[in-house]
Amino acid sequence: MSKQWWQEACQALDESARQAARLRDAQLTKPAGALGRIDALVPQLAALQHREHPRLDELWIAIFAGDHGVAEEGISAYPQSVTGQMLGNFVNGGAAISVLASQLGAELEVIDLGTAVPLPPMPQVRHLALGPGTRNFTQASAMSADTCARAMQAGRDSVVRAGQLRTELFIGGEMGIGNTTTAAALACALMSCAPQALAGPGTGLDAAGVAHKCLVIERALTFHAGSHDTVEWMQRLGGFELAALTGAYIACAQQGIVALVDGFICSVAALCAVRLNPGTRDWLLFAHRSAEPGHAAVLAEMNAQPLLDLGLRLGEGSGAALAVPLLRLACVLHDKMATFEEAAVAAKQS
Ligand SMILES: Cc1cc2ncn([C@H]3O[C@H](COP(=O)(O)O)[C@@H](O)[C@H]3O)c2cc1C
Ligand SMILES: O=C(O)c1cccnc1
Repeated sequence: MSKQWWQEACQALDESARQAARLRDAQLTKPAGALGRIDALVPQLAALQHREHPRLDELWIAIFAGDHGVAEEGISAYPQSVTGQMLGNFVNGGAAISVLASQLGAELEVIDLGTAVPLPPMPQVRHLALGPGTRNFTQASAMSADTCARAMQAGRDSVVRAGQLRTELFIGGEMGIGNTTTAAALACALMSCAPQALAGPGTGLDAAGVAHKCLVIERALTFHAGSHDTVEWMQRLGGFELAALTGAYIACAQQGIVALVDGFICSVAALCAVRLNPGTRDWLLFAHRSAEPGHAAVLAEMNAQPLLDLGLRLGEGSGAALAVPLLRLACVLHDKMATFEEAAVAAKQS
């Protein structure tokens, strides 16, 4: 089979920019390493952006929405109609991510990949309609190979549009009732874990609800048992928005755009991306550890240390948006702090 676009090489990092940023950091008026992990962020961003003084002014947030056939198994605290209804809320400015995007001065793109309840066309939403949601993965493959490829391409297309606006940081968000079940199932398959280790309350299931969710995932894993590659697992378990995010993260790495990964669902998409194209890993920063219990294991699988740990469990890219001020301030400190020489402050002895 010929090479797929997602297997193509990722951009190289600029080690001399990393070194220049490190050298400057060592001259700033603070004890060496005193800003902890903040001190390590700027050299990493410098290597990724190929400049000693990285910038995060131009921000692109893309929300990918899709429904999940597995919702009919009663695995979410909310009805499936919420997915489509939230699309309107995103573009009308009322959703958490809409408020955050506006405050951050970010572009917000909303992509409808296919919802169960038919929606009136919304001019500010990009409707791709890959189908009325995925199929129930306890009984069938969530989607065809062609649909999975189209969803991945939708993610890539968004990154291409972001690149045209000279985006300096890409945030992917997701909306899809039932997608913590999909993400947990996919992570179980990729990491050979039991559902009990990765499934959690999502939007607010009680203990009995989580136990039922684990049984549903177990049934799906039995139905799909066998050895499958990462793309096959994505087709079998879904969902549209996870596949789009996977495509987006790989495209970011191929185009040289830093991606800031949000919560549990986005991190599972990131894991798919890293499995499909290991070079993607360098281009991913992880914003936070969500309250969803499986998130820590997925982060550990990628050796990822998230910036924040606030007990968030929203999705939409909201946790990534909340981490942006921290990253921006790290860049400002690097730009504006005085060196020991400039401030006439004595440097470390010997
Ligand atoms: C009003 C509302 C807004 C949301 N925004 C994101 N999610 C989040 O919750 C869903 C996943 O949880 P589960 O698997 O339990 O259904 C996803 O849509 C996710 O983005 C929301 C959920 C609701 C109800
Ligand atoms: O961590 C997440 O991404 C998450 C958790 C719960 C519900 N929605 C999203």
